[in-house]
Formats: sequence, structure tokens, C-alpha cells
Amino acid sequence: MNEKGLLIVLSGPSGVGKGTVRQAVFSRPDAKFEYSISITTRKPREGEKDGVDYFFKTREEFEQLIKDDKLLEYAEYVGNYYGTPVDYVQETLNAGKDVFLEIEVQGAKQVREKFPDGLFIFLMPPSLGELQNRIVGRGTESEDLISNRMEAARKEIELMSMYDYIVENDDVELAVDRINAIVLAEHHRSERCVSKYIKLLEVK
Ligand SMILES: Nc1ncnc2c1ncn2[C@@H]1O[C@H](COP(=O)(O)OP(=O)(O)OP(=O)(O)O)[C@@H](O)[C@H]1O
Ligand SMILES: Nc1nc2c(ncn2[C@@H]2O[C@H](COP(=O)(O)O)[C@@H](O)[C@H]2O)c(=O)[nH]1
Repeated sequence: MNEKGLLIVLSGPSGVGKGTVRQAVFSRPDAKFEYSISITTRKPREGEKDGVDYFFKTREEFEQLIKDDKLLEYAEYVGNYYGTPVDYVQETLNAGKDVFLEIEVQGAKQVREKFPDGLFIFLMPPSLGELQNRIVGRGTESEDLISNRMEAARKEIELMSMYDYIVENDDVELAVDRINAIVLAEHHRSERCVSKYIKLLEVK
């Protein structure tokens, strides 16, 4: 029987670069994770595609998914719902593959309760000034939404102590190196790795 995969959760304040770092993680030729595409009621930004960046749903459709227990976690974030499809995550982990979630902190808290053995990584900006520059520089939010996101960011940063690791995103490729090193170390620390090597002792 397959060993289960590792659930990796990348979280952090809005605009820190989670999406950018996640894309860089997956563009490495040796990336071994499966990305769980989230479901949202937010309108697609320019260039975003349904089923690639998100599954875009109406509020009614999303609320039906909540009722049908189809979400591993969900949160309402700055006026929109965001959630993780539970079946995809369970099936992929059961197939022995690592699953990578990029979600905000309320959702990460719910995942922690259901998957205490998951690997929780918090992405930090070099400073709050730099965080604001990144949100403004992205040019996707109105002024109102930027100040809502900055306010949310301060509350999100306060929760960083519930994570296993804090990774600074001063440079995207360096942040990816750090995340890959943490995942590798976690695999080597796990019971399944020990049991794999313990088998060597059984060979006479
Ligand atoms: N290390 C970095 N240095 C400078 N700019 C960065 C870095 N990482 C990301 N950025 C830029 O910061 C902006 C926000 O990044 P991104 O959209 O990936 O953040 P996010 O955390 O996914 O945001 P949200 O939570 O709002 O979706 C983008 O314009 C991106 O190009
Ligand atoms: N709790 C969840 N949060 C999610 C999920 N997918 C994305 N997110 C987070 O929402 C905010 C806003 O995203 P944006 O695309 O509108 O900028 C950001 O922090 C994402 O990481 C999810 O499934 N669950």
C-alpha cells in the first residue's frame, strides 16, 4: 500500500508574494508537489483562467459546496469566499503524492486542526513598507481594497507563531530554495523515511 503524501500549506499576508513563489516552486523542473486549485467567488483578474488559477463560482454555488461538505477549509476574505476542494486533496494524498496549498491564515488554521502533521510555512515580507509596495505595485486592487488588505495583513502576521516555519520572501528564487529545503528535511524526518532505511538492517 502507498504511504500517504505530505500536506504542505503556504500562507502569509496578502501581497507578500505567495502566488509568485508558488508559481516559481512549480516551474522548477524537479517540483514534486501537486497544486490544489482553490475555489473562489472573487471575479477573475485579467489573464486568470477558470480551472487553472481558481475554480470561479457564484456565492450560491460556493454555499452549496459548504452545505455538501465538499471543502477541506474555507474562509471569507475581503468580501469573497475562498476554499479548498476536499476530495482532490484526500485522493492525491492517498495516492502518496504531496499536496501544496496556498491559502490565507483562517483557512490554514482549519487545515491544522484536520491535518496536525501537515507542514505549515508562513511567508514574510522583508518589511510592512515593502508589503504595501508590492500590493500597490501589483495594480490589481482599488485604494480601498489595498487598505483593507493591509489591515488584514497586520492581523495575519500576528498568527505566524502557529506555523512550523517562517520563510522570508526577500527574493523569489531564494524563498523557493528555502521551501524546498524545508520540505526535503520534513521528508527525511518522517517516520516513513526511518522505516525505509530500517529495512536495510533486515538484509543479512
Ligand atoms: N521577492 C519579491 N520581491 C519583489 N516583488 C515581489 C516578490 N515576490 C512577489 N513580488 C511581487 O509582489 C506582488 C504581490 O505578489 P503576489 O500576487 O504573488 O502576492 P500574494 O501573496 O499571492 O497576494 P494575495 O494574497 O493578495 O493573492 C506582485 O506584483 C509580485 O510580482
Ligand atoms: N482560506 C483560503 N484562502 C485562499 C484559498 N485560495 C486562495 N486563498 C487566499 O486568499 C487570499 C486572496 O487571494 P487573491 O487571489 O484574491 O489575491 C490570498 O491570501 C490567498 O492565498 C483557499 O482555498 N482557501
